Formats: sequence, structure tokens, C-alpha cells
Amino acid sequence: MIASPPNDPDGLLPAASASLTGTVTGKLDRRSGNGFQPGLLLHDLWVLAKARVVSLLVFTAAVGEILAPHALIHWQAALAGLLGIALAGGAGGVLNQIVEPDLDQHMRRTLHRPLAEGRISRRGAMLYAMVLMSAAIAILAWGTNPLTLVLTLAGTVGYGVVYTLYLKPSTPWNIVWGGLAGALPPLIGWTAITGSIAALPVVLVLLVFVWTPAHFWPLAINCRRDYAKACIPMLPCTHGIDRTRKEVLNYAILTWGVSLIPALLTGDWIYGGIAWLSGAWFVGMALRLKALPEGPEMDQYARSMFAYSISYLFLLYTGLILGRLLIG
Ligand code: HEM
Ligand SMILES: CC(C)=CCC/C(C)=C/CC/C(C)=C/COP(=O)(O)OP(=O)(O)O
Repeated sequence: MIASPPNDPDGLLPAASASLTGTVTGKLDRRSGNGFQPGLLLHDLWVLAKARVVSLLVFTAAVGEILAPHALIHWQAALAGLLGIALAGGAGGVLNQIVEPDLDQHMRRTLHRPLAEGRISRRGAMLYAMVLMSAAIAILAWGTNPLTLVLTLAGTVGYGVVYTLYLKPSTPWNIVWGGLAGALPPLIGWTAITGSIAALPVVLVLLVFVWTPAHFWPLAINCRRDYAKACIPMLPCTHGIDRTRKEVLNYAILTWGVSLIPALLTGDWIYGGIAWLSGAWFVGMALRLKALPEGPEMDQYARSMFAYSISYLFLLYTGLILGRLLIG
């Protein structure tokens, strides 16, 4: 018989996921005799803060800083801004996992997370989120300006509370609006240096905002069965695969178009060339995803498009720095 998952003592979660939770329980049993392992704790804290996602958030913020006027002169504000965004982004990731251990237990992709497996308690995770957030607030208040502090807080609350608690469980358009939080870092980087808002960083926010659905929905197609089991209304579950693939294509084209605006604003042809080519590739992938018949090959291709979306955003932002360094 399969035991109830640690956070579902009444067994109310969908029975179809019992085999997954059985794996979780088995893993807990195996680990209970191992005692305290500092290496594992550090790894758990890293995973809890979604450090890999945060690294790209910090990179986009760094680009916002580099593009701002006189960034080198304000190097202390620049460093404080990056550190503050890293800590506040990490706190957002922890808040997200405090809310979702039950959901995480029911998805193959997330079932080994520290809260889902019960290695870290909700109380411990809350303490961790508070430490990260307090450090972020102190550093941003000391090293940057009130506008930067407010925008960063809006990012953490937007993702950790508004998206996770309200949007994700209630609407298939959850990530469109939730994506706004993750799109803010380039603007936050810019305001850390200048203390004010300008057209270029707002376009860079728009770029991440329109990129997010084409980043996430291919993964949601790949994981649709798990989302359905966990009763999360992701687009492929509520509107079907064909509609989702159509939306992925729409947003890929939109992202390609928006990505060319910075080149028009700055006349930076190095960035323009990178944006044109990498965007054409992204749209090509969306077209192929749409054309493939449903089945394992389409699932695999959706996963590849998700992986490329991350390289694509990294390429675009790298192109912006290259253009600034080489053209000025
Ligand atoms: C609401 C908006 C977003 C949603 C719903 C979303 C969703 C996801 C999901 C589900 C994953 C897989 C994570 C995992 O397996 O642990 C992921 C990975 C990733 N996301 Fe996003 N994402 C969003 C916004 C962003 C933004 C704004 C960025 C950066 C600018 C970003 C960067 C990344 C990176 C770098 C990864 C790879 C992490 C890894 O390799 O472990 N995401 N995203
Ligand atoms: C400026 C600032 C501080 C912003 C913080 C915003 C932030 C951390 C955005 C990350 C977005 C993200 C990882 C979504 C994952 O979706 P999910 O939670 O649905 O995925 P999951 O199923 O992997 O938990």
C-alpha cells in the first residue's frame, strides 16, 4: 500500500498521483537514517531560493545597470542593486515553495524539492525567506534609492504572493500577469543607477514580459499531465494543446518584434543582428512545435523549445552589452 504524502495526511490529493508520492515517501525513509548533512542543507537552501532562475534575473538586471548612464561611477549602487535583487528574488522563490509543497509533490519535475520531501519545514523556510528579504531591504535601502527598493519589493510580492497564491491556481493566463514580476529586473538595475525611469529599460521590461509565455507554455505542454493531476489550470489543460501552441507562436513573434525596438532606439546594429537571428530561430521553433503531430516527439520538442527560450533571453541581453561595449 502507498502511504499518504507528508503534507496530505487525509489523502485528499488526487489518487492518480499516488505512485509519485510513494516515491517521495520512500526517499524520506531512506534519508531519515543519514543524520544532519551540511552539504545537503546548503543544496536545499540553493534549490529553495530557485538560484538558477535568479541568476538570469540578476543578469538582466546587470544589463539594465550597464546600459544606464555613468554606471561605473555608481559602482556601489550597482553592486547593492544586484545583491538586493538576488536576495529578494530568492525570497520570492522560497515564498512560492512554502505555498506549494502539496502541488510540488505531485509533479515529477518538482517532487524532490526540500519542502515537498519534508527535509525543510514550512517554519524553517519562512525564517529563511525573512532573512533573505530583510538582507535585501537593508542592502537596497543603504546602497540604492527608494524607487529601486519599491520596485524590488513589488517583484517579490508579485511573484511570491500575487502569482503563487492567487493567479496560478485560478486562471490559465496566470503566467502572463505573473511574468510582470520577473520582467522588472532590467528596470530595477537601471533605477539603481539613475533613480528614475526611462524608455529603454521600460522596453527591456516589455521584452521579458512578452517572452515569458513563450518561455513557459512549451514546458507546460511537456508537463501537462502533471498539472492536470495537480488541478492547476495551466493553458494546455484548460484550452488544449493546439490553442497553447498557437499562443506560443503569437508570443514568439511578439517577442521577436519587441526585441528589435532597442536596436531602433539606440541604432545598435550588433544587438539588432543578434536579436534578428536568435528571434527568427525562436519563431522557427514555435512553427515547428505547432506543426508536429501530438506524441512523444512533440513533447520532446516542447522541452527543447523551453531550453532554447532561456538561451535566447541570455543571448538578447548579452547582445545589448556587446553593442554597448563595441559601439558605445
Ligand atoms: C511567471 C513567469 C515565469 C514562469 C511561470 C516560469 C516558469 C519556469 C519553470 C516552471 C521553470 C522550471 C523550473 C524548474 O524546473 O525548477 C523555469 C526555469 C527557468 N526560468 Fe522561468 N518562469 C518565469 C519567468 C522567468 C523569468 C522572468 C526568468 C529570467 C529572466 C526565468 C528564467 C528561468 C531560468 C534561467 C530557468 C532554468 C532554471 C534551471 O535550469 O534550473 N523565468 N521557469
Ligand atoms: C524582481 C524580483 C525580486 C522578482 C522575483 C520574481 C521571480 C523570482 C520570478 C521567477 C519566476 C519563476 C521561477 C516562475 C516559476 O513558476 P512556478 O512557480 O509556477 O514554477 P514551479 O512549478 O517550478 O514552482
